Amino acid sequence: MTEPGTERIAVIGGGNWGTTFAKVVVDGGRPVTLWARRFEQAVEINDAHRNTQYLPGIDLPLGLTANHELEPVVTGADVLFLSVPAQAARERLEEMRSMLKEDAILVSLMKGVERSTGLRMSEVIAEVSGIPMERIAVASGPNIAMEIAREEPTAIVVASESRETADRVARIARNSYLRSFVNTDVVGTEYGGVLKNLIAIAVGIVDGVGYGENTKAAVMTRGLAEITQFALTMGAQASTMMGLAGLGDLIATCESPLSRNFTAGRLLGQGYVFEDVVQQMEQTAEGLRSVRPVLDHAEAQGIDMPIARQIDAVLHGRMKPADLAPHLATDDDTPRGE
Ligand SMILES: NC(=O)c1ccc[n+]([C@@H]2O[C@H](COP(=O)([O-])OP(=O)(O)OC[C@H]3O[C@@H](n4cnc5c(N)ncnc54)[C@H](O)[C@@H]3O)[C@@H](O)[C@H]2O)c1
Ligand SMILES: O=P(O)(O)OC[C@H](O)CO
Repeated sequence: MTEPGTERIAVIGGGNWGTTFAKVVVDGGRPVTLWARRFEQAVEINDAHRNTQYLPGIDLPLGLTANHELEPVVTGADVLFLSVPAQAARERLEEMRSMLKEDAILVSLMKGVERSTGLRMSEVIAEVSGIPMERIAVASGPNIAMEIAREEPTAIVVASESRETADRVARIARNSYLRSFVNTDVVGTEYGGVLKNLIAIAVGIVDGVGYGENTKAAVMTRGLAEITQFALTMGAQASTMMGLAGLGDLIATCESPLSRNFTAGRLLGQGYVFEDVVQQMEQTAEGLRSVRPVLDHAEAQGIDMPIARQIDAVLHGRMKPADLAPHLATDDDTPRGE
């Protein structure tokens, strides 16, 4: 295993988050090679130190170089951060598998679940790469990419079943504007990032309909209760859901007009149908594809997720967006505790 502090670092995915995250690592003092899907994008990053499509106006550091070919980026890399849409992760990992160093560490930056299997990204990584869970990590938290690219301070949580791996990754993923915390609750850290996207869609829907702050606060608060119950049943720790990866990210995503999940929800609330929303979104809104697999898990575990169910109904045209919030009050008229 390469000495800590000397690892070769790669980021797979040159979108909004992959590029920002690569900048974070370089600004922390470590060079990064980034795999960008398009040739022109790699050229722009190398020559102009910009990624105009995803980070307009942001100057990228010189220590960030890009390549549109996967092999030179993956081969020899000690720590690889994955930041492609969750539905594309399996295919990219299959391509990467034979190129990976024997002792490579893989870190998911993604906040979706695989729709066809319901698996979390760390589970997909383990299944496809064969890498043991002790060398897999996930990183999550209130991390709106554009704010971080502007070097506005925030924090991230790195989780791995191995505390040593989490520490090692956290030392790479930090700088003067990003503070890293660690834990060993992979399930909670990963589900925090996935589930807050669903609530951000719901908050976006009620915002798009025109409801005000009370309604949004009610959806966020009941949403937190709902996703916490789900995550705990799936094996998460309560403290994780109350931390940066749970509550912290929920607040950031539900409140930010930069959030793609919130934006997708707002478009639904304004009356656009699912297909139109997908077409209008130029970047990945993971929550749209995670609702169904989360509900499948919930149904299998006997967990009621009224907000997630209503998002699913809006997405499939079974419920008017304006009815989402009122249903919070009318679904069940038996007085009960929060
Ligand atoms: N943007 C953020 O603020 C942010 C923050 C934290 C986590 N994330 C998570 O990071 C992941 C990536 O999001 P993003 O914001 O970078 O998305 P994005 O839409 O900005 O970029 C996605 C990137 O993946 C590439 N891509 C698309 N389809 C692909 C495929 N089939 N194979 C390989 N590459 C493909 C695109 O070319 C693009 O470079 C998501 O899971 C998201 O939830 C995003
Ligand atoms: O733009 P969103 O909705 O994908 O959210 C981005 C990050 O997950 C916020 O932490």
